[in-house]
Amino acid sequence: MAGPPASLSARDVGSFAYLSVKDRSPQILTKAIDTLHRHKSEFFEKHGEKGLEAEKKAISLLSKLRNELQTDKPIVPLVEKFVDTDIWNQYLEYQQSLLNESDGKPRWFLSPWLFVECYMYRRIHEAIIQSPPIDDFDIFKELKDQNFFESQESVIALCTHLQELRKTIEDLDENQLKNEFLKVLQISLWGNKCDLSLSGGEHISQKTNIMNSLEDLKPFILVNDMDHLWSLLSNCKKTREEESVTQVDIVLDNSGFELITDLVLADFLLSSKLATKIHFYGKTIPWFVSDTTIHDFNWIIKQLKHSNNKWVSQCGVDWEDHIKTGRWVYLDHIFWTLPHEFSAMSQVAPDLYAALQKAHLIFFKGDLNYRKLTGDRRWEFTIPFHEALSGFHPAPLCSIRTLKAEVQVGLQPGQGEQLTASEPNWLTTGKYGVFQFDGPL
Ligand SMILES: O=P(O)(O)OC[C@H]1O[C@](O)(CO)[C@@H](O)[C@@H]1O
Ligand SMILES: [Mn+2]
Repeated sequence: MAGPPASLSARDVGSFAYLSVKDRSPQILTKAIDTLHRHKSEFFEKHGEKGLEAEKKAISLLSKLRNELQTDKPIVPLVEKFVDTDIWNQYLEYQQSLLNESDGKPRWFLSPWLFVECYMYRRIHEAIIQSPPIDDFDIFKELKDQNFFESQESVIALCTHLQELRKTIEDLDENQLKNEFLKVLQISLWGNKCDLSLSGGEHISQKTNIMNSLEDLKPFILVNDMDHLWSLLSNCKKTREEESVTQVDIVLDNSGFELITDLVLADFLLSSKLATKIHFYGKTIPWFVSDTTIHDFNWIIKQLKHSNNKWVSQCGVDWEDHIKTGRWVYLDHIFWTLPHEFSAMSQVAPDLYAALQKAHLIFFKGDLNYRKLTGDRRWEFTIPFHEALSGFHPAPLCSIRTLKAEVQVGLQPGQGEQLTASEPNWLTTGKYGVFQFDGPL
C-alpha cells in the first residue's frame, strides 16, 4: 500500500509554505525583536540592570535565529533544559532519519513546514527562557490583548446575544434550539479568521458585528457537517440519564476575539444542556503568535467581568462560575506545542489520547490543528477526512477551521479544481471555512 503523501514544505518553491518560511516567519521574528526593544524600560523598572542585560540577550538569540532561518542553516537541537526538550531533540533526529544522504541535515527550506514552523516558535520560547529574569515574558501578549480590545463591538454583540438567549432558552422548541446551535457554531468558525500569524503579526480583529454576517458567509462553508454535530449532541441530551455527563472538549486556537466566540459556544452547550461539561485545551507556551495560554484565558474572563457593559460583565461572572463549579475545565499538555501530527498522539502522549477518548465530541479549532489532524500533507482534495486522520480517532471529532494553508481534504469531486480556477488563493486567505466531522453517524 502506498504511504501517505509528502509533507508540505518550503522546498516547493512558490508554495504557500515556501512564502511563509521566506517572508512571514522572518517578519514575525523582527516584530518579536521590536517588542523586546519597546519593553526595555519596563524590564529596567522591574529588574534593574539585569533586566536590560536579559533584553539584550533575548534579542541577540532571536536575531541569531532569524539569521539561521534566512540563510537556511541546519536545524539545531534545543539546548535549554525544559519539560519537552528531549522530545523535541528526538523528533529532530527522527526528521534527520527521513532524509537521504544527499539531503544533509534538516533545514528550514528542506524539512516539513509543520516541523520548521513549530520549531521556530519553540526557539522563540527558548530565547526567552534563556534570558532570566525576563523568562516569563510573553512576547505576543500585547498583540493578543489588542485584538480583544479592537473587537469590542463584536464582543458586546455576542455577549448580549448570549445573555438574551439564556433568558428564553428553556422555552425554545427543538427547531429553534437547533438554529441557535448552528449560529454559535458559525460564530466560532468565523472567529478563526482572526489569527495573527497569518498576517505576520499585523492587527486583524473583528471590528463589526459578526452576527449580521452569518447568512452572507454561508456560501463560503466548503464542508458543512453541522447537522451531524446537532444529531450527536441532541441525542446525548435525550438519552442521558440523570447525573450522567456529556463532555465536549474544545481544543482552543487563538485568544482575543476567537476565544470569546469559543466561550460563547461553550456556554451555549451548557445552557442548552447539549453538554454538561466542557474541557478546554490551551497552549503551555506562547505559540503561533495568537494562541491561547492559561494567562490569556484567565485575563479575558477577568476583562469581561470588569466591563462597563452589563451583558459582557454578566458573561464574565457566569464563566468564572462555570470554572469554579468545575463545569468548565481548562487543561494544557505539552503535546499541543510539539511538532508531531495528531496521528502520533497515542504513541507520544498516550495520557492525552486517553483523556480525549472520554469526550463525547471534540472540537478542534483553527488551521494549525487542521494541519496536525491531516499531517500537513499534499492530500488530494477528495480523500476522505477519516483517511487523512491516519488512525487518529480518539472520539467523534470536528474540525472548525478557516483555510489558511494548502491542505484540504474531503471535498466533492471537482470542487477544489473549480475553486483553484476561479480563486487561486482560496486555500490560504481565511475566506473559506469547514465543519468537518469524523465519527460514527
Ligand atoms: O490560528 P490558526 O487558525 O491555527 O492559523 C495559524 C495558521 O496561520 C499560518 O500562520 C498561516 O498559514 C499557518 O502557519 C497556520 O497554520
Ligand atoms: Mn492560532
